[in-house]
Amino acid sequence: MKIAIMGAGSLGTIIGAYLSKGKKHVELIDVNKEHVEALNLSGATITGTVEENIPVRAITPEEMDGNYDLVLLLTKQMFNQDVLSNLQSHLNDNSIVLSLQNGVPEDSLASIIGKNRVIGGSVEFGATWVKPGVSELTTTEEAFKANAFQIGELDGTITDRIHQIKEVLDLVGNISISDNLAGTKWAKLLVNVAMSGMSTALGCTYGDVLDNESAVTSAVMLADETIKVGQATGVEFAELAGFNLGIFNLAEDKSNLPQAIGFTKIAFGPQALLKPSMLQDLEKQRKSEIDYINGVISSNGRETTINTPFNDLLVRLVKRAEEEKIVPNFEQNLSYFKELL
Ligand SMILES: NC(=O)C1=CN([C@@H]2O[C@H](COP(=O)(O)OP(=O)(O)OC[C@H]3O[C@@H](n4cnc5c(N)ncnc54)[C@H](OP(=O)(O)O)[C@@H]3O)[C@@H](O)[C@H]2O)C=CC1
Ligand SMILES: CC(C)(CO)C(=O)C(=O)O
Repeated sequence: MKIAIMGAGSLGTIIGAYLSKGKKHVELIDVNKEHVEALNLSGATITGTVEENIPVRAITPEEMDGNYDLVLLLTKQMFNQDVLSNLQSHLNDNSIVLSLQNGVPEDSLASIIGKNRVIGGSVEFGATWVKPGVSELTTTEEAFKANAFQIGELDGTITDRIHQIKEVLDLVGNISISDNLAGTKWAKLLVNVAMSGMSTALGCTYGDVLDNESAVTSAVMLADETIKVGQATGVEFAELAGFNLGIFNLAEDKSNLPQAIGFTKIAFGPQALLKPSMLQDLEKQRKSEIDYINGVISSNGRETTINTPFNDLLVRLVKRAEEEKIVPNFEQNLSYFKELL
């Protein structure tokens, strides 16, 4: 099986390294030439909660040759159209593209390369690109190995190919197969909307959000909007690490808000040091995936006539930071959320 890691950035460097260590025929593909050179010359270095150096083969997209059986899509969603157009001529009828991107890109991917070629997944660990050749694992090794990804077919059927891909990805960490991919992707989306969204809008870590009552309450309001919009579009939310996310479905009188806040502090406390990939993009003065995370709740909210004031505000604040090329100021942006509460 010939495997491509399309986008060997924060996550791709680590995933590509572990698949290479497992002696798979894998190519790490990235536009960053300096990174590609460093990977080939010195191997992929993983720092953070583990320290490893693993020899890998890396190439730029222009160097792609022949067809891939499995492509792990690990570029950011805003580049999907370009990345897939480039990839098309390296796919055959049986090639599989597994999107591990946050958000819910699967339908859009299927419209470009065909439904039968797409499967989806959610990544349950965090990583930060450090410098050419080096990426940092930001989740504990134990949590990463125990629960690395969930993957599934678009229609939830459990197929032979899903089992085959699980076997390959088990080289990275433990993989679960989902029979409810939409529910799995929306459960991860909820985490990204609430915790990653709030951390990005305030320019801080998960821990800073949890430590501030207005910030953590706003994160719960973002989660509540996600549940209501998701359910209105027919999503049955999957459990997240054994937790039922229904706790975020706030009653009209908000009587269950304290329980939802308490749950948030307990569930995300162990990830206090996490800095979301969207905030990493703002720090690099780049556009983030905000349109594909909180923006999905706002746009689906408009279609289902559900009000999403917290997500709408958050999208505006992050887009402003993108335009001004700044990292958001905690106190200043928190004041806008306080006005909404
Ligand atoms: N980082 C994390 O902790 C997590 C990320 N995710 C998701 O995984 C996906 C990848 O995230 P992440 O690893 O952080 O992203 P990164 O930006 O770190 O990595 C993407 C890599 O792809 C490269 N790239 C850009 N355009 C192309 C192209 N046309 N062809 C090939 N390579 C290209 C980028 O190069 P350059 O930088 O030079 O543009 C970069 O090295 C995102 O959808 C994110 O939401 C999910 C869970 C956790
Ligand atoms: C690792 C995690 C959950 C942190 O927000 C993530 O998905 C991201 O950074 O995009």
